[in-house]
Amino acid sequence: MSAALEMTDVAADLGGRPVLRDVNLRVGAGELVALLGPNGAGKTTLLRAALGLVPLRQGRVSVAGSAPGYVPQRHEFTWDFPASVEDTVLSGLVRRIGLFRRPRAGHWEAVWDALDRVHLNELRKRPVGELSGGQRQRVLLARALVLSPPVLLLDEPFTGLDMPSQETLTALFADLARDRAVVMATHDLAAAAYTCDRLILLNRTVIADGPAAELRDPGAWMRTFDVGPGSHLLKLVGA
Ligand SMILES: Nc1ncnc2c1ncn2[C@@H]1O[C@H](COP(=O)(O)OP(=O)(O)OP(=O)(O)O)[C@@H](O)[C@H]1O
Repeated sequence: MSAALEMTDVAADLGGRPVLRDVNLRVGAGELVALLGPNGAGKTTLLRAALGLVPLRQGRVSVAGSAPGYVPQRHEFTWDFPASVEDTVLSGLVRRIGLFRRPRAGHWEAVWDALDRVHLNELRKRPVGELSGGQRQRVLLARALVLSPPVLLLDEPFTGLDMPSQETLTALFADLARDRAVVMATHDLAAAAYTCDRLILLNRTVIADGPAAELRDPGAWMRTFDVGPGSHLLKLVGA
């Protein structure tokens, strides 16, 4: 399998403190992979390292295409400005169009294609501030998809969403992963286990990596989440 995203011996520091060390992973096109770990494990830092936004102290990152598509956590995005859904998605093309240039017909077609993929074309004229959490998450997804990236990185896409919205999203992620690599950081163990081809357990480094059904070693889950043998987590994941 040729990797769409590969990290080799990656170490990264933030604020002078080590956050990631000896991170090795490969994700190929066609794979949907979850990044699991406790608060502060370094999941966001790993995604930001893949985007080239965090300097590496050591190691290498290689990514297919010009840049990964990135879907930030919903609360990191400003929703209370008067932009429509299609304008927000168009902002994903700003590097290609140029900041003060007018978008051309082809740019709008890319926006509407991306909105089609996330089933939001009917809402394209709506102000983003009027959308529900699930719809906002799909706007961010479309915004990442306008450049057709071969690698898509998602940071906690399920937070605060109800079950139907989560199921809409997981079906979309599976569809998007058919021809690209999709990596999502999540705290939703059930959604990850049901929908992802592989789970990567991360706590500053990769502790285990494999299909959910094969991650049965309780020690790996205990080390990742820093819990004891009596933790409910182990029952939940069947370890
Ligand atoms: N800008 C920063 N400067 C210094 N330390 C930082 C900075 N950003 C994050 N950190 C630290 O790096 C560590 C990893 O943070 P990161 O956000 O990558 O974890 P995470 O696994 O995404 O956590 P969460 O599940 O809470 O989102 C934490 O200890 C955090 O305090």
